[in-house]
Amino acid sequence: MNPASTDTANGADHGFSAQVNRMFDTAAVHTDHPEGVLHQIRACDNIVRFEFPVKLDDGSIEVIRAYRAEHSHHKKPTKGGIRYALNVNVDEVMALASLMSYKCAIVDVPFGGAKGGVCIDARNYSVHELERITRRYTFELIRKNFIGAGVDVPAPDYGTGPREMAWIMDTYNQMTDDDLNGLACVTGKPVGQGGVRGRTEATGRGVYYGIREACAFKKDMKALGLDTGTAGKSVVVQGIGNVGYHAARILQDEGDATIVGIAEIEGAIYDPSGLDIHDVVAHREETGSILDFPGATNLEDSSDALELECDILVPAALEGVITHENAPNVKAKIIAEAANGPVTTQADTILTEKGALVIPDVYLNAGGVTVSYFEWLRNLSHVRHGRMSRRFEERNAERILRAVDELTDQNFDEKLMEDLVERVGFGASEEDLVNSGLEDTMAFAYEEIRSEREKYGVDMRTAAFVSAINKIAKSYADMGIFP
Ligand SMILES: NC(=O)c1ccc[n+]([C@@H]2O[C@H](COP(=O)([O-])OP(=O)(O)OC[C@H]3O[C@@H](n4cnc5c(N)ncnc54)[C@H](O)[C@@H]3O)[C@@H](O)[C@H]2O)c1
Repeated sequence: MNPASTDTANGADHGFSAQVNRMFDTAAVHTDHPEGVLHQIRACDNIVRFEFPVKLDDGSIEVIRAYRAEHSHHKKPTKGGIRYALNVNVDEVMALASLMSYKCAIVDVPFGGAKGGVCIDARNYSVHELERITRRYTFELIRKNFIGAGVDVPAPDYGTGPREMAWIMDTYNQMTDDDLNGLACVTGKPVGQGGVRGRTEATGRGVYYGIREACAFKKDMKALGLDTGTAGKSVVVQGIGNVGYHAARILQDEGDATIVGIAEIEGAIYDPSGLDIHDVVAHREETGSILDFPGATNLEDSSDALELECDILVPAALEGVITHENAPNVKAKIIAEAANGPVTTQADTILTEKGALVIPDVYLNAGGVTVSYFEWLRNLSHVRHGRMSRRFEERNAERILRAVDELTDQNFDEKLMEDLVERVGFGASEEDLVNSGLEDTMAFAYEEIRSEREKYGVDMRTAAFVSAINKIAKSYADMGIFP
């Protein structure tokens, strides 16, 4: 069962969608949009549930259940990942699709929200079986008009990655006549198949930028009893898949933070003197487990890691892991929601009352969709981006230096030219461009949410929802309601 739906103290219904809607309602109080518009923003526009047969390697046939929800068509296409997990259900995809709509609005990415899910544990299938499942799922989406560059554009999520996105793209291109825009029917593809450099790590990198922004504010850090900056802060990460691994790696390598705890499906490890994320991943590859990492203490119950002593807790696995039961024991001062919905609404209240800073998912993991937007734009425009040659960079630098020379008394020389090439970053790689676009986006959105928080005296999540609601409501105000 979806753990988020089990947080039912006081007999209340706390399904994942109900929780997201409650967050929405809490924020809507601080806006003045007509009730009907608020209702339309909250509603899930379109959803399909289907089942299809797949032939397994041993010749047997398994029937697989799958979903795709398009939450909001106020902007098209809709956009959102595809999750492969056993506990996928209609409530979960609707909740995740709605979070995508709000997320896109927060970072000003002009998409509506969507989400897909296939009820499988990907670890139980061979690569050939996964390919057949992915292709058949895509075929069903095509038949139901739930995929296309201007319609609905999937991306990776829990249990899927660039490999699955390439299969989706290929199936779409084999089955449709959309020759011009076929590449843009899905994002998160391998770089050789129309993907952009930096997309794989984009969500984790965005998580780092978001945490860095939060840690930069003196007043907020003082209230938490912490110094500003990420350097030296102790971090516990739950889940070192795509999002968690890259977030941990960049927090360690670029943010100089110390990873003291790591939780995975097989258990957790703790070392207050620091765990090198690269070494832990190498150890897991070699032994099949993060447990028994040299110098670290094993925690047999993986969820105990959520209660470890640390400055920053990064839940990066699934929803509903911090509930009213364990929230009182969470010691972290900053809870950085890398996963979608890791903190239930009841737990959120407990953490906020304890004075912790919760950086909400709806902002913090928006790096993936931000860079997906760059990929989609690149696919539609059919532009190539590669690093410019060193000679080209030097010629550019030379031209600029000669111009500077003419305007000032400075003498043009080789050393100055080299400095300029390095500093200005001529011929910046695609990855540099992607990362700086992502960095700006995350910093700008944080500032926006923080100012809503100050304005209304609310927490960061409510402020993020206020920002999303206002932007989507403006869309409806501008375009009107059809017919
Ligand atoms: N991939 C993206 O670009 C993206 C974008 C936005 C949000 N997200 C969200 O981030 C979360 C993780 O997604 P991902 O793409 O990294 O998935 P992933 O499949 O790459 O990694 C998830 C990891 O969590 C681990 N895990 C599962 N249950 C666990 C548990 N109980 N304790 C500890 N570890 C556990 C898995 O073993 C796996 O290594 C999801 O909530 C997803 O919706 C992902």
